[in-house]
Amino acid sequence: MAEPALAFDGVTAGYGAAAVLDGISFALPQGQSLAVLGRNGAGKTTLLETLMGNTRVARGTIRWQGHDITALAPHRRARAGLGWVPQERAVFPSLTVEENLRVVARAGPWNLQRVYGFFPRLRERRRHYGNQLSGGEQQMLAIARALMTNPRLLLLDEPMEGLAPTVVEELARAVRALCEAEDLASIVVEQQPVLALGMTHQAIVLERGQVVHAGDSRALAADAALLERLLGVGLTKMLFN
Ligand SMILES: Nc1ncnc2c1ncn2[C@@H]1O[C@H](COP(=O)(O)OP(=O)(O)OP(=O)(O)O)[C@@H](O)[C@H]1O
Repeated sequence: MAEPALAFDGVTAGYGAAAVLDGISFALPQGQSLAVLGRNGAGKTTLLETLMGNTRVARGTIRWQGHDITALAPHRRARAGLGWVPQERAVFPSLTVEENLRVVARAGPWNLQRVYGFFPRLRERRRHYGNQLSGGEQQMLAIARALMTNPRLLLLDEPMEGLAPTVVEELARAVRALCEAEDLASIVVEQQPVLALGMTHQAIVLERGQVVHAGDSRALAADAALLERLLGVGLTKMLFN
């Protein structure tokens, strides 16, 4: 079988002496997208932090494109193609949209034209300053900036959080298209399971730092009883989404 893009094997990790992740294993095939789901405090953000090298790994290995990166320093992981869009958006307020994008650009398939293709609204706003953007536009810019660094794996931590429903729709369309991009793998941490499952190929559900479910996103989205059991997603929430 082909080497997965990313594989966690029995990873136990946390902050200081306390373990938050407890024996996490999963594999993400090349070019595919993964939803990381779980209730508050389940360890979703910690999983991303661990992938970026910001936690202490006590046991297990993390492999990226066939290389063991468990002990690699965070800046070297970024250089190896891991692109992180933090939960708090990191946009330069005194630069225009286009300057924000150009300043982080690295050579590769993602350039201004391709990024604007995914986010037409950013093309329209390209001369606006970072501090003149709405929350949704800032989030689009944060994702677009990560793309301009030409990552091979894009990590998105709750990209829709706190945004108005109309922007969520536009952003969700763009993220879904990114998740389909064959030259990019993506991991989406998202509080709204139905939304996340609708944009990804694979899903894992965490509970108290352990993987309690792993499988196809579409199959999980179609199984209301399982969703309810794993995440307490009631009918109201399903209808709302
Ligand atoms: N910097 C930190 N230092 C110590 N403990 C932390 C730190 N960050 C998170 N934790 C703890 O790790 C556990 C998992 O938190 P984490 O943020 O990974 O969960 P989450 O699933 O992303 O939650 P949420 O959906 O609420 O964002 C929690 O018990 C939290 O208190």
